[in-house]
Amino acid sequence: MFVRRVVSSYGGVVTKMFDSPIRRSFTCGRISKSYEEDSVVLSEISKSISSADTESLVRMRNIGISAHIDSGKTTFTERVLFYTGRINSIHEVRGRDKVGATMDSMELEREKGITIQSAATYCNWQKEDKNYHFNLIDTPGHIDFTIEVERALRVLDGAVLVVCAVAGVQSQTVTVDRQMRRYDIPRITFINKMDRMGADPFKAIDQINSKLKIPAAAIQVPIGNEKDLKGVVNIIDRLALYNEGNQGETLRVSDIPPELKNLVEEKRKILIETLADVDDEIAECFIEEVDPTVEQIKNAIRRSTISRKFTPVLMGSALANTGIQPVLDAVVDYLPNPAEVLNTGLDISNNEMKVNLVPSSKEPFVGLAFKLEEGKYGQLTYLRVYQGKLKKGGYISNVKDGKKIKVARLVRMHADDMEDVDSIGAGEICATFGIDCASGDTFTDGSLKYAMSSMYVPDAVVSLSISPKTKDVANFSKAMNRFQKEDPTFRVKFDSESKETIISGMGELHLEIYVERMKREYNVECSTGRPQVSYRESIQGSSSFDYTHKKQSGGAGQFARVIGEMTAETQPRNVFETKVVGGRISEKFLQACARGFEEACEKGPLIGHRVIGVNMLINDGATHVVDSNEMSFKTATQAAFKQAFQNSNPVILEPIMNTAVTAPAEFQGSIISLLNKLQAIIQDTENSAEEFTVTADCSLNELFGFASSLRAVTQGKGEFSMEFKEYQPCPPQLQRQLIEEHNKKGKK
Ligand SMILES: Nc1nc2c(ncn2[C@@H]2O[C@H](COP(=O)(O)OP(=O)(O)OP(=O)(O)O)[C@@H](O)[C@H]2O)c(=O)[nH]1
Repeated sequence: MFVRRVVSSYGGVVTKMFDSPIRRSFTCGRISKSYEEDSVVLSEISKSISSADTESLVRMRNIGISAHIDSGKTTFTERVLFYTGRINSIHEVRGRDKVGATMDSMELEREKGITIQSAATYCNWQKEDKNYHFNLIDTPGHIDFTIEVERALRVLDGAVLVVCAVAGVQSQTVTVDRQMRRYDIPRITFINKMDRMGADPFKAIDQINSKLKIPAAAIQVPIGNEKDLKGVVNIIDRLALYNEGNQGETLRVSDIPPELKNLVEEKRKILIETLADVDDEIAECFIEEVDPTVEQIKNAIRRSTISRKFTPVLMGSALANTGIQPVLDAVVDYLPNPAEVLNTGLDISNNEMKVNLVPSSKEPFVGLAFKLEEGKYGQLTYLRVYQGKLKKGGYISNVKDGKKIKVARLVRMHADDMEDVDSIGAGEICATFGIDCASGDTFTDGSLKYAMSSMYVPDAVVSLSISPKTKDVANFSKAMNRFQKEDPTFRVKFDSESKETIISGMGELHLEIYVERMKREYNVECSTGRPQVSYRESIQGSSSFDYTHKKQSGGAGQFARVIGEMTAETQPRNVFETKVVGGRISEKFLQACARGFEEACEKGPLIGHRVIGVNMLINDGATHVVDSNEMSFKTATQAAFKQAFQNSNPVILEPIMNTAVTAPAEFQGSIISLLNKLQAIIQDTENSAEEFTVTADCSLNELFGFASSLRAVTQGKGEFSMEFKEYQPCPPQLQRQLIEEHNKKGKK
């Protein structure tokens, strides 16, 4: 039998028959399908949902707030909570009152003024005498905490994309856009910071169209600008909305100011034209030259937003309390309720058949644990309920191991506060205590064996050695275990050669935050080594191998012979194949060979970093009747791997980062020369009246210390962000140096 095992870069191993499709990281869930197909299935599903369930689902929205760093997500969310009556007063990010925004509840977040963990909350919004329930997740903007965005988007039905009115579409906006596409998330866009000098919402809209390549059009125009921003005109029903009162809590509706009438008509025309490109009904109106009604426009925006063909753009200023309430109306009007999004699972009791989940309380419970957190009262597990009901005191079962667990406590989260509830229905987000699981586990009532796809976990690119300064090893390991469990992008391993604990993650800031949390939350001060790049090892050629492992002198003998080929894979994954005929190596021993291969891939022969892009085929070998055992075959495979790897033109790969630098235009020259010095490849530059942005590909190795060099050449006015792009072979000289250093370390 031909067997092919794929060791994905996420660490999991998938074994499949040779000619059957290989399971990739996403096999189900909500990954880039056409919404038309979904809507047919959804209309069938809706027939089986009771009218009581439907009534509650249509009033529910699960939304995320995502954006580039510092666009104002947390400030925006604070207003949402205030206007919906969830909190009594507004506190600013890094505000003078030193309280900090509600959703940045971690002490470190408040000090640094950045969001580190996504925070969930809920609120109720009244629209046209109907009450809507929002579950809301505020996510971090910094790329180092990108896993928080991934897991939030995995379980949300829609999002508000916040874009800065001055900076427009920034590097992280593009990343967030990609993440939204990965999970098929419809979004409305809010252009924030309209009170700032140089605010230009229409330029930002052009950038959404051109850079994010999603048709976007304004549904509002601003009244006044910069410091004189007073409100917005809703161009669909041609009404002016003024925020009044101390904190903009009163919304006064009035006629359009005469000086804005032309602009409103011009932008309304653009809105209809853009909709005509993505919606049949508006296209028809457009061809027949009839003005669509307000109802028709709103319906078309809803249809095209939910089908991810369009994003309506609203504008305002969170800090100046302007234009927030219309965004809440737009969430109701244009983002889907849970019954309008198709969610699927795999029935593992039935050959992993794809099954549609039905958001009905009558169905057996299915939920996904998407986030774990150490709370005040023990481990908190965030769950999204996809079908059925979760009841306090009831039992649920983890599909992974079938373990039955009692739901002792059920809560709705409000930042770090919580409210106890007795049950949670389909479509909702909640949290429970005392459930031992990993993030991404699926739970059911025990009658079903459905598994939902997990989220995308990016590879770690930076690592450093860490050790506690004191002898408090117990607390050190406790913290390490907890952080690892909570954050799949944070990895810990013990290097047996250097006898050091190595932590790795998404960037320097990511690791710095954990070192700081260790001190604050566990009272363990640590010393750390210099941040190191997480290299990968691979091959560029191929070779055959014939390796015999033999120890037959005295005691129990060992014998294994493996013959085959090593070749390079085109994808950054590792594949192990066997094609042995005549039973020369038994299936049991071949499985031991597979384990040997997996272990060999974990620690590459060149410098001990993970191997990617290698295919190892064993197509022949020999077994000794008495002396062969699993251990011998595992050892033989590892040795053969090492030998073949060295003979296949081995290379060390280094992470290349997509780097974006923004600074006042006067620093353009110095930034470009700084990037040139780092051997960066400039991809794009963009100039506005005051600012200049350059994007470049640069090796991570060169980027250590970039923050201080940038500060030095821009008088502290430059900002940069970077994101992993790909692995590329490092320069031969660096490869030689790394191997030398590694060998020296090994000899010590
Ligand atoms: N002028 C102006 N400043 C704003 C506005 N909204 C937010 N800010 C400021 O922008 C800074 C960043 O705001 P946050 O709300 O923390 O932004 P964020 O997107 O949540 O930040 P991260 O989660 O760390 O990426 C803070 O200093 C806010 O006061 C706005 O509408 N106008």
